[in-house]
Amino acid sequence: MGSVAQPFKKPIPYEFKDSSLIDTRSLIGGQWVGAASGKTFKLTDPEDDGEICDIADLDGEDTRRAIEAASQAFETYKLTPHRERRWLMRKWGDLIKANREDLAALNTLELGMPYTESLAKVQYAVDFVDWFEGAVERTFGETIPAFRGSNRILTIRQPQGVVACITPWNSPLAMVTRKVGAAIAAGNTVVCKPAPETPLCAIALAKLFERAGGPPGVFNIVTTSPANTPAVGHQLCSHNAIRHLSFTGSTAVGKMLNTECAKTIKKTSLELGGLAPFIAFEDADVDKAVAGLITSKFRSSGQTCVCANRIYVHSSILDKFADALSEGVKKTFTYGSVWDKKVNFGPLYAGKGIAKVAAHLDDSLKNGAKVHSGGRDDRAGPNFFPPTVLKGGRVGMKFMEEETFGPLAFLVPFDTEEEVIKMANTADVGLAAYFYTEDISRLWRVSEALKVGMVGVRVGLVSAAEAPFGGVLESGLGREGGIAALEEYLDIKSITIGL
Ligand SMILES: NC(=O)c1ccc[n+]([C@@H]2O[C@H](COP(=O)([O-])OP(=O)(O)OC[C@H]3O[C@@H](n4cnc5c(N)ncnc54)[C@H](O)[C@@H]3O)[C@@H](O)[C@H]2O)c1
Ligand SMILES: N[C@@H](CC=O)C(=O)O
Repeated sequence: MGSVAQPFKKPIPYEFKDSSLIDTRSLIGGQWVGAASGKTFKLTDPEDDGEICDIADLDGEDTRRAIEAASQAFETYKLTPHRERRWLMRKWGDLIKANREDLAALNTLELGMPYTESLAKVQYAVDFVDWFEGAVERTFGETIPAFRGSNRILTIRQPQGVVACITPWNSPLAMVTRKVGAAIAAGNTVVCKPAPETPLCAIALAKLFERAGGPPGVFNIVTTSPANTPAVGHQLCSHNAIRHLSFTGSTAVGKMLNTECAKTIKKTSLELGGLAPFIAFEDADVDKAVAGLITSKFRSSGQTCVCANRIYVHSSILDKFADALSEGVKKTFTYGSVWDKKVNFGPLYAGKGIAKVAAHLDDSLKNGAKVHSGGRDDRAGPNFFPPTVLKGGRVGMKFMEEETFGPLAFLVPFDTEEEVIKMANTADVGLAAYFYTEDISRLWRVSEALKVGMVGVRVGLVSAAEAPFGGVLESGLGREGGIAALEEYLDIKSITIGL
């Protein structure tokens, strides 16, 4: 990638093929607008903390306008034939694919993710659009035998109205397509509030949606700073026209928004935090288990809600496992500029990520854990933390109770299946879990026993557009993707007909 003419305040080593995808404004009712107050906030690059650009800082009042535009658009959009919505999804998906490099560059710029990994994220994002395209025409109703012989009962599925989509910084493309795509495919209109850290990807996706022929007001974007976020959130949770809030983010914020939405009885889909257990049983194929753990633990530098957090390794294979993991990490990852195509491990998202990782590391070391490989090293940038393997993890340490959201692999020994299931199931959250065994009976037993929404058996990646994604307990409510992808965004209406 050569040096370039710059659309941003800081130079980046990438030349956009279509710089009209870049915008710093919000989208309300088909108009690209700034905040009515004229305010903006600064967007910074997590790789070096450099300033990228100023983004429109919308407030509660601007958000109300976006909700009203979406509400008005719903009145006509809800009548769009299913096949037309299918074509819209197809066109949007095709445009995302055609602009994959620019979208990957935006993902790299605002998230600090290596460019090669960002390309894979564009694919993951468009997988949802493709999946919803296939689902649009299959939102069937049923006919139901009635107790009263003279009646006939049938059901239809109808869009709900305006859906608020609040997305996190750690997945700026796929979390938008997973929520907005499903809601719109089902016939709803949307107000999307991307994370203040990563608005450019959401904006570019909305531009492509417009180009695909998406009608004005169907997909609205409200960009906002952390300071204005509570006011925007309040408007999204309290306005009567919003009938569904779809949120991905932390459990603490999810609980708060859910409480606020209860006052106007909104449906909520909540994809919240995890604390994923990863179990390597004594009969595991160690090489495969290590490869799976590297994927699960270190994907996005450890910053996903489904990353392994509590890694239980049978005592009989612990030393071999730790050595193989350290060796695997060394062979797998290359560090350097996130724009270098050979680099596949990037920085953490800024200061708050580093602080949490450092706190978990210090707490474990103070309580007897030992670094097996890696450890603090900021030579590749102020927000860089290398993949680190630790032995001696145990109950009571911070990482056993809260997500590290970073690349620390704490290995915790165990001796029996019963003991490890009990430890895995002690958390208040239950999103994903992974385990490795070669025993078919154990495969079923353990899959059924784990209190989570998603289990990976002999795989380190469970995220896919075709698989239902979501958690149990305090990891959230509802499922995204999968066969019932659009169900989440449709209401069932029964119609009883007397003959
Ligand atoms: N289950 C999932 O699918 C999933 C996916 C990604 C991230 N996460 C979780 O998200 C967390 C990391 O993201 P984060 O720190 O940005 O989470 P966060 O909850 O602080 O932020 C998520 C989103 O909520 C918004 N937000 C925050 N306060 C709000 C308020 N008062 N009103 C309205 N919106 C508000 C943020 O601006 C952002 O858009 C981790 O705990 C991770 O596990 C979960
Ligand atoms: N983006 C992640 C989820 C949360 O971080 C995924 O879909 O796997």
